[in-house]
Amino acid sequence: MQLETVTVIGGGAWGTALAQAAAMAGRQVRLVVRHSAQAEAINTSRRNEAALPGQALLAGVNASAEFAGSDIVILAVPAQSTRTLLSTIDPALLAGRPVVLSAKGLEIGTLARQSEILFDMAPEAVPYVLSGPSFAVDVAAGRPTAVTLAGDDASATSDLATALAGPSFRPYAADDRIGVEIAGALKNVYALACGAVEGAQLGASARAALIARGYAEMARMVTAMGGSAHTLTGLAGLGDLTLTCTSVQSRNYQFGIALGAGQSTGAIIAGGAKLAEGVATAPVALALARSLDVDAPLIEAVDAVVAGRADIATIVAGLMSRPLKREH
Ligand SMILES: NC(=O)C1=CN([C@@H]2O[C@H](COP(=O)(O)OP(=O)(O)OC[C@H]3O[C@@H](n4cnc5c(N)ncnc54)[C@H](OP(=O)(O)O)[C@@H]3O)[C@@H](O)[C@H]2O)C=CC1
Ligand SMILES: O=C(CO)COP(=O)(O)O
Repeated sequence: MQLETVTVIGGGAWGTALAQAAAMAGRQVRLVVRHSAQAEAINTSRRNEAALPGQALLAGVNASAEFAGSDIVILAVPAQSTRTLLSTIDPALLAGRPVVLSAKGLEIGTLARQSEILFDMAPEAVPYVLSGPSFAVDVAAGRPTAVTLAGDDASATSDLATALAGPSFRPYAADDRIGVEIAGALKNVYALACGAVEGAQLGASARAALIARGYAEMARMVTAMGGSAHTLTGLAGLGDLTLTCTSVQSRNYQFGIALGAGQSTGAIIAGGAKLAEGVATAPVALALARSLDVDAPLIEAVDAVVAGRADIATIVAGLMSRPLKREH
């Protein structure tokens, strides 16, 4: 299959970074943004200043407000916008094409993973999931980054990974779409929790415990959903959990710090917080855990804090007084 041209839909930080990565890989890239004035500004200045301030874009990236189809399509809008975005695209333009899902979240209302949304809206598209430890600023600047690219056909996934790989962007091919999608969505929920630990000054030991117990909870969720816990040993699991749960660069971690400092979700959002996917995903993950009968005390705790039903001190006391149990 021809894998020369790439369309990235989503003019935010991640869409712009992935467009840049694909251009570094030698592909001809169209970056689809919402407004034509935005596209013109990007093409003239060779920057997407609102999304990635100061980052020059390679000549291979051209912005447009129109989607016209290409060999590879990458979706990079927030998880809650994917369905709306797809409703504006003729599914015939995606039929038989690799469509790479790069948003990290579960859909409110339907509890759907990104590839389930794609299946609803464009059933003949070929789904791939890209996830892993990768801040947009690092990818766009050409700093070394490795991610997981999961698809159903091993050979086609390897070909796609090769088409997107560049000197500083290294996709590892994998086959567990479910595991990768759940890992990407849940790490944002645990990043909120770890940020809250920092904001409430509960200490580095508590944060490390949260990461380890979050990993265990994630494994229960992935297994219950039909994915493989083994996937979590890789970039999309351990890799992204480590990055997002320890770095103040993470928007989810930053949001968590504000929660831990006692601010409400409404106040943080009203204060202009950047996108933190874990806020929308926490209640969805909780509903999913309950529907699957998975024990998920950390997701439950984050949901309660995000929704303003409990303060951090009460949550910590509750978690620490759970009955003692065997670790595995
Ligand atoms: N930033 C990062 O480092 C990484 C992000 N991701 C994931 O990528 C996804 C997107 O994040 P990111 O790019 O950082 O977020 P941003 O907030 O930077 O950008 C989101 C972009 O999506 C656009 N958008 C929203 N809804 C629609 C729609 N219906 N149609 C067209 N465009 C739309 C927004 O346009 P407008 O501004 O006009 O609303 C905006 O340009 C998230 O799921 C995130 O978890 C994954 C890895 C790394
Ligand atoms: O997913 C990311 C890095 O892998 C980005 O994390 P944040 O959305 O929390 O900034």
